[in-house]
Amino acid sequence: MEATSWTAYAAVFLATLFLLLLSKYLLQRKLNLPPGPKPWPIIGNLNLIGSLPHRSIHDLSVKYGPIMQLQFGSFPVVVGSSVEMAKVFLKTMDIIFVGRPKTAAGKYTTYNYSDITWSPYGSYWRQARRMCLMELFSAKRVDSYEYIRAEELHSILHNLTKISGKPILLKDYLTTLSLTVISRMMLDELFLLNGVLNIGDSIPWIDFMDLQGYVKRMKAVSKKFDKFLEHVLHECNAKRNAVENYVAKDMVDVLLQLADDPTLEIKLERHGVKAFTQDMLAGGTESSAVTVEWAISELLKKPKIFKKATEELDRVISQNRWVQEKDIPSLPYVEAIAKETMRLHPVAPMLVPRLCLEDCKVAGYDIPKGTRVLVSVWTIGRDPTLWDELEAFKPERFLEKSIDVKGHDFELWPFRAGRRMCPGYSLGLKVIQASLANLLHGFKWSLPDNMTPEELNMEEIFGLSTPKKFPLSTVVEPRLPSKLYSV
Ligand code: HEM
Repeated sequence: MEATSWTAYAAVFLATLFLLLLSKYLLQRKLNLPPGPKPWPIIGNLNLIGSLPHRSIHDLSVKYGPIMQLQFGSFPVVVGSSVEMAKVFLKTMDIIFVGRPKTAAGKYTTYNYSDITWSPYGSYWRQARRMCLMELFSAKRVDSYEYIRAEELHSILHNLTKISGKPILLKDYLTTLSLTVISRMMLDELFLLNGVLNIGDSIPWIDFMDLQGYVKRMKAVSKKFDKFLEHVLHECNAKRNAVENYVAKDMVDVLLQLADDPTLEIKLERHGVKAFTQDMLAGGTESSAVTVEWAISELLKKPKIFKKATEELDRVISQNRWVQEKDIPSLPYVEAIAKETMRLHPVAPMLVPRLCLEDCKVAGYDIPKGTRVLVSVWTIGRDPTLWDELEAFKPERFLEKSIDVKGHDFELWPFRAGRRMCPGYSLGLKVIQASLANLLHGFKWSLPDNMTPEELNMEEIFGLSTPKKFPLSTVVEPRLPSKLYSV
């Protein structure tokens, strides 16, 4: 191509870009939006797509206040970062902020938004939530799986004794609670990709370039996952077809039964069953494994707290049995450790993004339809008006005041609140509390290679689950009678 045509193309491109930015700037000047770094979108965007955007957003919130507007590429993003604002977005005006923006992760890793997490607000998503409430996560169903959780947990506790005295990567054991190593590898990638700030989601006209290479990785992981899910569905169907009047035994059975139901308002297709199963796998493993890994890391840094927890366990449970789910309410200190971990290391520290579905006003500011909304849980967990010694790991604070984590008390809401609140919260909470309690009860923990607690690295990686940057390596030794560990 001749040099002149290149120059002409470049001139047209730059002129279009200029007009686009100018029109956006003028449009925004007309609106009454919250303070914060607004126009000159692309620049505003780039400094946030750093490695720890939740920390950058926290710093901006401290500077600009509890409601501010940012610009991620072509899209305005409103961030709420106080209990008051969280209540507005997720309680009083929840119905307006119940949408999810379209993202590459939703498109490429969840069968074109056919799962629950990335599905847009509408009848498909509402039906999915009804299925969660009535079928998948009803108290009866969750309780009926308690024996599976107990068996799997026991098998880990047994496996841990086999490598007693040698360094282990704790998270491998925690996630193997329900998955094989191969699906674990897929899940790590899936989680990372569902949490990334993909530039193309914010600046759609450069999406095709896939500048960070995320879309390519999303397509690859989703292909691998699809093979795995097809296999799971095939096995389940074979089991169902072999018996007349088969009674659903697990969540995939329930979903396959729902897919056969002719009375459903919207048919649940095969790819929908796969997408929901993937949500259950992803939600059911990574978030709880990461939370328990953070809790043990914090305790390794604070031997006094560790000791208090084991004293409580010895007193309430005694050394001749394991902790069961029904024991948890009698273990307030262990519960407080779980809460303090969720305050300091929240899963999805800025919320899974929501989408504003109609023009509205919040705190006197206009929020136009289509605005993306984040709530910085990270900032609320570090709000000096709510907590003292912000960065200190202090479970005692939860013994002093009773704070519920089920979406009622907005100081701490690991599962968020409102219509889009995590549907698996009761299961997630049980898994976290029971595994944490038994890991503390069953083992003495230490750091490998004479590492001191001060040397233990506590950096995180941004993502949907915000895991540790360096997985925790520890040494465990059994502390209960050996007969308890046998399978
Ligand atoms: C430690 C455990 C868990 C934590 C901390 C957690 C946290 C979250 C958070 C923060 C959200 C986003 C809510 C929002 O947008 O406001 C969410 C959504 C979701 N979670 Fe969980 N979760 C956990 C366990 C689970 C489990 C066990 C499952 C299923 C087996 C699950 C399935 C889901 C699904 C399907 C959604 C999407 C809901 C929707 O968009 O309507 N989660 N979770």
